[in-house]
Amino acid sequence: MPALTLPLSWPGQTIGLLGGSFDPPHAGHAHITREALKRFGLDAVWWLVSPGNPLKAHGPAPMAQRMEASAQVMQHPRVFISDAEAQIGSRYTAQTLRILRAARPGVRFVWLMGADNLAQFDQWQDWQEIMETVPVGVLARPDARTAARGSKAARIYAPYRLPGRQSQRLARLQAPVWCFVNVPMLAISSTALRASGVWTAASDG
Ligand SMILES: Nc1ncnc2c1ncn2[C@@H]1O[C@H](COP(=O)(O)OP(=O)(O)OP(=O)(O)O)[C@@H](O)[C@H]1O
Ligand SMILES: O=C(O)c1ccc[n+]([C@@H]2O[C@H](COP(=O)([O-])O)[C@@H](O)[C@H]2O)c1
Repeated sequence: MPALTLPLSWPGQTIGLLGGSFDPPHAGHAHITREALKRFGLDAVWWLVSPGNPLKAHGPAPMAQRMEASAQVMQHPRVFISDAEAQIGSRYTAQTLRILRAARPGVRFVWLMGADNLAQFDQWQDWQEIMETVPVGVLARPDARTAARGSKAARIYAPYRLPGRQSQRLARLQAPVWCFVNVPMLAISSTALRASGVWTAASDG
């Protein structure tokens, strides 16, 4: 594989990875990113704009359109929008993490996700490998907290849950470790934005 073009990083840096379809990106993504920086004490967050979620039947809008919109929605000196998964040719988080950790040894990556994704996390490819190799930070999302708390992943990894009040330690701990933070919630979704017609896929993808 040719060398990856990634945002600047250095050993010991704590970087949250927010993978997403971002189809379209919205204020909810920006909100949880700012909360993750604060609550998990992260040095930076990278948005990993997905080539396409393997569990979603319909492909998203073209990568370039979603990358450009993401850069408009999320403007912060410590947040970077990355097409690393397109470069790698990966739609699977476990595979992406393997490659990023090899490419950036010593960086302390944290996988970030909304509570809705924890609820179906056990359907992801090699999800237990993800849990065993990187700390996971979960952010509250409207209507998803109960399902997340009762999920298979939450049950199996219950002994490794870091209390929310200790969230600042997450990035420095050795996996498996995960932390659910009860941040203020924004009821916004890409699904609702697509339905409202404010976002349509460009035809060249
Ligand atoms: N309003 C929100 N609150 C908390 N987490 C969110 C919110 N919106 C998105 N996320 C999280 O951001 C990540 C990327 O989400 P995604 O790009 O799929 O947006 P979405 O609004 O969930 O899209 P869709 O409605 O198409 O499923 C996921 O981990 C998701 O849980
Ligand atoms: O690895 C998997 O099997 C897998 C299954 C479903 C979702 N994901 C990842 O989860 C992230 C959130 O996806 P989405 O579509 O909910 O924004 C994104 O990075 C996806 O690639 C990953």
